[in-house]
Amino acid sequence: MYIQQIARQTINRCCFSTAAVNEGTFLDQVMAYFNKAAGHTKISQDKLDFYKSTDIVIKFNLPLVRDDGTYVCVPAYRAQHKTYRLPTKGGTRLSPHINIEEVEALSFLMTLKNSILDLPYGGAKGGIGINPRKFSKREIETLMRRYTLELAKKNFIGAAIDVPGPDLGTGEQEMSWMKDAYTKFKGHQDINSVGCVTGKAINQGGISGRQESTGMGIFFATREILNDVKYCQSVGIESSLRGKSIIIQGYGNVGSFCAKYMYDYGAKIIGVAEHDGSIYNPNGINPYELAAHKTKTGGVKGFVNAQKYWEDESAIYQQCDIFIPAAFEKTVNVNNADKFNCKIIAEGANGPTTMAAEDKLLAKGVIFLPDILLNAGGVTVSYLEWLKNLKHINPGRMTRRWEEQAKHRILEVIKMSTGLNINIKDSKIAKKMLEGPSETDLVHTALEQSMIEAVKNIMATSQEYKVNLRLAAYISAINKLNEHFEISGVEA
Ligand SMILES: NC(=O)C1=CN([C@@H]2O[C@H](COP(=O)(O)OP(=O)(O)OC[C@H]3O[C@@H](n4cnc5c(N)ncnc54)[C@H](OP(=O)(O)O)[C@@H]3O)[C@@H](O)[C@H]2O)C=CC1
Ligand SMILES: O=C(O)CCC(=O)C(=O)O
Repeated sequence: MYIQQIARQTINRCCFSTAAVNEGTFLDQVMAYFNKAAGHTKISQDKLDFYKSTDIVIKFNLPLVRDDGTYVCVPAYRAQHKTYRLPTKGGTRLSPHINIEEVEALSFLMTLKNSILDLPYGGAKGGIGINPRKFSKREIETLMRRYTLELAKKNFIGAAIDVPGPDLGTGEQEMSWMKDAYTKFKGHQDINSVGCVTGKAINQGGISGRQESTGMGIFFATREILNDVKYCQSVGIESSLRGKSIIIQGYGNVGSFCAKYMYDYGAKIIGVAEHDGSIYNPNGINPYELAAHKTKTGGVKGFVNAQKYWEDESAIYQQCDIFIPAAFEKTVNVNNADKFNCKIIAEGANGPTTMAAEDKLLAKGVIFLPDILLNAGGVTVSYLEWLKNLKHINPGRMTRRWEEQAKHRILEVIKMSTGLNINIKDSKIAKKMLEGPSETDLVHTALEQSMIEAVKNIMATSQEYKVNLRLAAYISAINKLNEHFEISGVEA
């Protein structure tokens, strides 16, 4: 068929940055974490090798006529790491650094992440090899539509096959173009065609709450871990997220929402690094003002409420309680590990820490909150969006009015039996109490519950195996994969 399956051995091994060359590729890093964690389980090597391997990865080229009339050929990728649960699920990125090994590594992380959150998906990841800042809106739309068409022709996309979501460099607009291209191509044959991607705009079948979900999930998970007083004592950090100073790298979707929720809760954002430099203010940066500044100017440079501005990433090395990498992989690597001055690294990005850097920082007592747990809120809400699309109805639409009426009836019974005269009209709290849940209410509370449960499970695994949270997250995911295949078998 059209599918071009590429053996890993033939891959041109390309690294993300020179800083990371000595440490192998991103895929090598993910494998290394997996192997280290697997060493704590009793699973045989042959099975582990199977769990590690990528089922399918494709690369193809997208032709584009640029706005100036020149022709270019843009590389595009999709990896489906494990197809044991269908559909496969994971983001779509626009990045000049993307290559086969990167999408393999990221799809591997998705298998583990989906497993930790008990989402019924195998892992996938893909994208297009461009720097979106150097392409016009028309050019990006053309590429997104052609990418979708090529995936559809190869049977690589669909609500039951593989469901891309947003990732680095993509958001509601790109996901909406993908949905539109797919439904125009296949909608007449596929009643669930709108569920072919998640992260769409709400008027295109998206769900309220997906946009903020990854940042919000990082907030919920970090808050829960830091509320565990016993855990914090055992690793030598002060409990509670309130009052903690925070530095963030990457003020895009993940970084900016995470900053807002942490700030609203009482943490202090003191530094932010972006593509155009980094800013610092020990007295605190208002994340809402910074988001408005970035929307207006495209970066952090010129933000008036900063005490310091550097042309490079210097802010990320300043002293703080929590550093949140929320841009790309290998931010914390063996070459710069010694420069970090934080107590906790809360991984918003996928794969931001290399193993050699982690070893150095663990020796100094730095605590890592691992990516596959922390940033899983995005795919969790994507799951809710996918369910909404399959059900063809907004969450709460059938029940909201009924719930409101039921609450009013209960209130009437309370009033009658107690003689209490509760005046609902004048009380905001009472009015809210009697409302049925909106879609946003349902999504936010489902996300909070999912993140709390995932944190509890990983904390319990960490205690059981006497390992740190990263190893616990990997062990938990590996054990779940193993339990699945023990029952299902692996052959056709
Ligand atoms: N979106 C999601 O739902 C999820 C994302 N993730 C991960 O989170 C990370 C960020 O993704 P997301 O927020 O969606 O991506 P975005 O593209 O929305 O944000 C990335 C941000 O990083 C900025 N950036 C670019 N270069 C640098 C640099 N050298 N230093 C600092 N910042 C820089 C970008 O600036 P500019 O745009 O101006 O180039 C952008 O603001 C990725 O690792 C992704 O895989 C993980 C789970 C889910
Ligand atoms: O929602 C999705 O499917 C994308 C999630 C993702 O790419 C990630 O968690 O890294």
